[in-house]
Amino acid sequence: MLEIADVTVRFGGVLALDRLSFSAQEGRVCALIGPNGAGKTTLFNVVSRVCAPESGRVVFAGQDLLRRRRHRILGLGAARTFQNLALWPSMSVRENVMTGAHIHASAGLLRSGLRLRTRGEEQRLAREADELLASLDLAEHADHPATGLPFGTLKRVELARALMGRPRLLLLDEPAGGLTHPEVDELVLLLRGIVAEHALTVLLVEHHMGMIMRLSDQVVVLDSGRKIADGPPDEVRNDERVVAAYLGAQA
Ligand SMILES: Nc1ncnc2c1ncn2[C@@H]1O[C@H](COP(=O)(O)OP(=O)(O)OP(=O)(O)O)[C@@H](O)[C@H]1O
Repeated sequence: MLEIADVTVRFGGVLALDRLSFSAQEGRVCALIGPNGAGKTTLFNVVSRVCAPESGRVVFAGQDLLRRRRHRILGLGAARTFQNLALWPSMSVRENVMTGAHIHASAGLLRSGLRLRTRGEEQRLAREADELLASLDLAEHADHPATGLPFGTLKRVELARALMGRPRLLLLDEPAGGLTHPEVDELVLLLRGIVAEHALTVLLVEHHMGMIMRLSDQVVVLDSGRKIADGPPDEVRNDERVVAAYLGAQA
C-alpha cells in the first residue's frame, strides 16, 4: 500500500534520512519511533510532500507520490494531522471538520472555476461531518466554536477533519501528545474502530509507548536517519539495537 524505497534527505551536513526503506500494509497501523532527531518528522514531511528527498521513491496505491503535485496527493486519498493543532478557533467544530473536504475538493473546484458549492453539496458535507463527529463521540460539540474546548476533544476534532473525504492513508503526528492517560486509552479504542471500519492504512509518529504497543501492527525504528528494526511491536520492543538506541538517548 505504502512503500518507502531508498529515501535519502540531507539538510546541509546532516543526513536526516539515510536510504530508508520499508512498506506499510493496507488496513494496518505502522508506527515510526526513534530518539529525538531520528528522522521521523522528516519522513512524514517527505510522504506529505512538504520536503523533497535527495533520492528515493514513495509509492502509494501504485503511484509514485514524489511525481505528483502536492495537492493531488490529498486527492489520491492521503490525509494528515499535526503535532500542534491546526484548527480555526472561531469556526464551529462541524465547520472545522468540513474544511477537510475543502482541501480534497480544492483542485477540482479550481479546475472548473467554480468557487462556491451548491447548497446541496454543503448539506451533504455537513451530514458527512456529523456522521464522523458521532463516530468520534463529538456530536454534542458540533455547533460549539473550536475555541474553549479541552485539548483532548480538539485532537479528536482534528482527527475527524482528516477523515473527511474518506482517506485511504492517514498520517498521525503524535496523536497522544498532551493527552491524559484516560484520553489516550479512549483514542486507542476509537482509532482501532476507525482503522477496521474504513480499512485505513495508518502511519503514526508517536513517543507514547503504551499507545504504540496497543495500536500498532508494525513498528519501524529509526536512529540517526537509518532503520534499525522493523516488525511486530513485541518483537521490536526486545530488539537489542532498539534498547541500546533508547538507552543511549536517555544517557
Ligand atoms: N529544516 C531543517 N533544517 C536543518 N536540519 C533539519 C531540518 N529538519 C530536520 N533537521 C535535522 O534532521 C534530523 C532529523 O530530524 P527530525 O525532525 O526528522 O527528527 P525526529 O525523529 O522527528 O525528532 P523529534 O522526535 O525530536 O521530533 C535532525 O538532526 C534535525 O536536526
